[in-house]
Amino acid sequence: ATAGTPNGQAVAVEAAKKQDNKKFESRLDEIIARGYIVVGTPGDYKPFTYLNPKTNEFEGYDIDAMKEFAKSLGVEARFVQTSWPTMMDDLLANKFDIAVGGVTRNTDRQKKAHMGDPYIEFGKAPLIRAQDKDKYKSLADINKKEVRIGVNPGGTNEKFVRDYLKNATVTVVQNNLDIPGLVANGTYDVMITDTIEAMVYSKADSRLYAALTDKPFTRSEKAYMIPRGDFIFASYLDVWMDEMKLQGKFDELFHKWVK
Ligand SMILES: O=C(O)C(=O)C[C@]1(C(=O)O)C=C[C@@H](O)C=C1
Repeated sequence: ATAGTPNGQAVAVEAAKKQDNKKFESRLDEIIARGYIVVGTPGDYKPFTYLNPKTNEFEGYDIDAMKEFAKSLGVEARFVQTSWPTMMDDLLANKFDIAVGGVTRNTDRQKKAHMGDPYIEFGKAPLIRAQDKDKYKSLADINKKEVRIGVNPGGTNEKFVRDYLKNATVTVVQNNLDIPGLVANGTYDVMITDTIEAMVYSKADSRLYAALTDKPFTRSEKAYMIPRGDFIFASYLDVWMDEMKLQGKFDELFHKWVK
């Protein structure tokens, strides 16, 4: 059938309807209509995101926050795994609606996506062995050839190490969750990471010490990341976050996962 014949028209209407179904004014409406939100997270960064191998479920501060976000939308939260090197591409390829898991809010990311309002502040600091407490007290103490650093690829830890610790011996460790243990057992001397993570690991393992957490090398904030150009979805995220803050829900999450 050609266009103009009854059959041709029916085909065109069907096609238009299909397109109509797919076209929402905002991702916000699309998520509500589909009944679930897809959350992308690496699952390798405690206390924000952790894929528990025993249960095969994601856990953590940002996982709980996203369950609250989904609840506010009246939808289910579905979590999918991404990685630090691929997180941005995966978000831009529409593999999920939002990226979470201790994601640093910065201008690099804001050039390609939209970083929501911040919810927690931190800095980059060294996680070292407790016995080396007096050895590493400054960046200069770490920026030496004999200092072995294990670093997660693709995130701001690696960027910091590449920019400021050019003299140190740097090894990229594919599984971020392995690095604290490799510092504790002497394979590496230093993990450069976020103060929050360093504190969580030093509390869990007496062989480890979170150095310089009171005067970290950098200061940044964490935020949730969504595709750019969707003002309606971005505003919703901001309003939800304000409510979470005012209701003390982020404080509760801090006490549950960090303190
Ligand atoms: O990329 C970021 O924004 C992060 O803060 C994530 C990042 C990293 O920098 O590699 C931070 C700490 C964790 O140890 C793992 C991932």
